[in-house]
Amino acid sequence: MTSPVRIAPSILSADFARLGEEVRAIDAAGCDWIHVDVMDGHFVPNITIGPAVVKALRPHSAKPFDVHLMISPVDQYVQDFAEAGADIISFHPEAGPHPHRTVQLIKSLGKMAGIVLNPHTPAKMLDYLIDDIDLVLVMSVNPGFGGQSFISSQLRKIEAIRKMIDKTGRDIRLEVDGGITTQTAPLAISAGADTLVAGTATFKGGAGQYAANILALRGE
Ligand SMILES: O=C(CO)[C@H](O)[C@H](O)COP(=O)(O)O
Ligand SMILES: [Fe+2]
Repeated sequence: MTSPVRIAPSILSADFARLGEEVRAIDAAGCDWIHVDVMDGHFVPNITIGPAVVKALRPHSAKPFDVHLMISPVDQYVQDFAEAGADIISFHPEAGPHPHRTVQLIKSLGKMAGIVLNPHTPAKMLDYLIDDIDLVLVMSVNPGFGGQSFISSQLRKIEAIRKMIDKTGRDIRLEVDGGITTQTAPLAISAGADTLVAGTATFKGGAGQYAANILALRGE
């Protein structure tokens, strides 16, 4: 039996004036992880939130906080996010000179470590990291904003990474982020994704729709 796909709503599409309430609503609606997009206005052309907000949101859900760091440099903030309550900390290898050291830092804090690949970043980037990480996050949009369209060339990359992961024999999550809809979710799953980030598609229609939106993304 294949395991059900995990859904990680990106709170980038939530109502920022009511973030705690929104986190409780997606938790109650049956999401698996809470995806938190951290942007610095430097590595990506948008600014969002920092560790203080992660800390404030932490009591609102017991589900894993999946923190996607779009910041450079990254190392000096890892401990702050770990202490704020992140469970999974993912970063872009382009954000610093020593990605393997960043993986070691995240793991030393007892957190799951993820590598994020931008649309132009090849799967090969993972060659000497894959044995030490817990998650690969494939960006199916250029990072920085929600509500963009899925870049279908990433499907080939998801397929290639699925093969790399299976070859390791380790339990590494393959997550896809950006432009996930009820049309693109099945494509990403068929290519080998096991976890889908969905901002726009989860939060559309207001809180009364979140459970139905999540079920639809799972293909149920
Ligand atoms: O990392 C991100 C953007 O950089 C977001 O997680 C992503 O864009 C999700 O938003 P949507 O589902 O609306 O595409
Ligand atoms: Fe993200």
